[in-house]
Amino acid sequence: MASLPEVQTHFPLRPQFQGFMKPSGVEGDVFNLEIQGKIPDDIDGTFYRVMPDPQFPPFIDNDPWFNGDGNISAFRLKNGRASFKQRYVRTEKFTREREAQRALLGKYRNKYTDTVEFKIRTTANTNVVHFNGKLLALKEDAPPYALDPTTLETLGLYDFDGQLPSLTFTAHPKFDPATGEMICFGYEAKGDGTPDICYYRIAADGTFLETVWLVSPVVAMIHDFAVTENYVVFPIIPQVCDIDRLKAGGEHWQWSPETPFYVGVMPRVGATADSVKWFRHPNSFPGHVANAYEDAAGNIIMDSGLSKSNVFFWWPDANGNAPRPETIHSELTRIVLDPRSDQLDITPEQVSVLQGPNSEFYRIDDRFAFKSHRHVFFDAMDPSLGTDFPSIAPKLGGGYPLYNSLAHFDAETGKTEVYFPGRTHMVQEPVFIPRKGSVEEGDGYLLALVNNYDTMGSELHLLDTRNFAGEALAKVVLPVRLRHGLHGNWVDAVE
Ligand SMILES: C=Cc1ccc(O)c(OC)c1
Ligand SMILES: [Fe+2]
Repeated sequence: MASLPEVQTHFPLRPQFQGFMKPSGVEGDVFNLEIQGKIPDDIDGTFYRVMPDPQFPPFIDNDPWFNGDGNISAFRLKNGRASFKQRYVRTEKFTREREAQRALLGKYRNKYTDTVEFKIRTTANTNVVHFNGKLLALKEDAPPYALDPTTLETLGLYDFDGQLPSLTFTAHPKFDPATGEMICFGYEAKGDGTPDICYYRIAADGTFLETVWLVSPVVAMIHDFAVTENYVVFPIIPQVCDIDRLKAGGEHWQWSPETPFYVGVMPRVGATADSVKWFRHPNSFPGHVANAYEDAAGNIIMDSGLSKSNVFFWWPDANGNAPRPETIHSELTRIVLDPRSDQLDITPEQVSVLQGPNSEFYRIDDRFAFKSHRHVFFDAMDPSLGTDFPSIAPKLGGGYPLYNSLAHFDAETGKTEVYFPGRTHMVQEPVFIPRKGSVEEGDGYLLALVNNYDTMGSELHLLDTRNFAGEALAKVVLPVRLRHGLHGNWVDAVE
């Protein structure tokens, strides 16, 4: 156990703690937010999202953005009005550090660098989902924390009443729109450095339906995954973990240029340890999944981000090499896999770029999850749109990807429409809200948090998908700055 280093009273002079990324520590409520424009009356629900927001300055050097305490925002939209609530998840880390009035936890996912022994060291900072009447705050290194959806009060670490077999739980569970079933996995599921993957399905009422243990070809990050009607797909990021490096106080992850991009394919129901097939593609970085489905020929179609270089540039390779952040380019890419084939090397013919510009944080109309989808909504970066880079550059802070627009890709027409929020703005992950009474895929609204570097405040922009590239229907102006965050979801009031 590391000895207690000196207390830090200010955040380090590093880009990930400066400018828009300066931690805020804000919790609170705003009962009536300023609205420019009009929120349609058929919108009635809550947008939940989470950001890493360190409560105390870290004592370790160059702590990455991903290690901050999970702070959850809830935007309640109803009767054309908007209110806001924000609370930290009361993790064991958060609570014990608040008591001690200082950082106690060391490096990202390295318990050997902590100053005290934690039972659970998660920050719960990556996603927030609604399941069986609870909000679950998720990070892939631990079980969920459960929260009250109305008050955001932390109920506690949640092991599904003792049913959870895995030490870890993905930040990207998938929901079957027909049954409400939650499909999940954990990797490093038997502890740090273990190759074990635990796959599990949970009925909408919280009952575990099935658990399958399998072994990964490499101990590496499995961040997002894909589900179709009959299969699950595990894309493995070539960021590898080594227990001896952890014990020596090193990083959890190291980029491995020798490691292929593995894609595991397994039956969704009734699999055993040896049902999984590990397909391989040359070294690359799989990003977030938009959706996957099976076509008429029985092939799996998976649409997700794919980058040639290491998107997590703050975890370089063994020689310290990482791409410059400005050079990282992720494309919306379609991979076609035949689950019946034993030809495990993915050929170039199986991979096609749907949408070339640098993009990420893909979302669909979730009512069409696991089925053939037509519409994909996402964050995109197009420098030619007119962003005033010279004026905002000193305020951006660092360590997070920059996207200056929201985009809509139509897989039927192959066309993309773009919404540009403004010359001093960057966007965060959007959510799709269906229009009440409409069953047409993609008919509704897109809602996203937007960083305004002129005001150094946050805004919500609400778009009508029938007029995507036009003016926003409404801009909700927050009196606070919300750091760049990860994921969120829309929960309709009827749920
Ligand atoms: C975006 C991916 C991602 C992957 C792992 C993490 O621990 C994380 O923390 C915020 C984020
Ligand atoms: Fe993610």
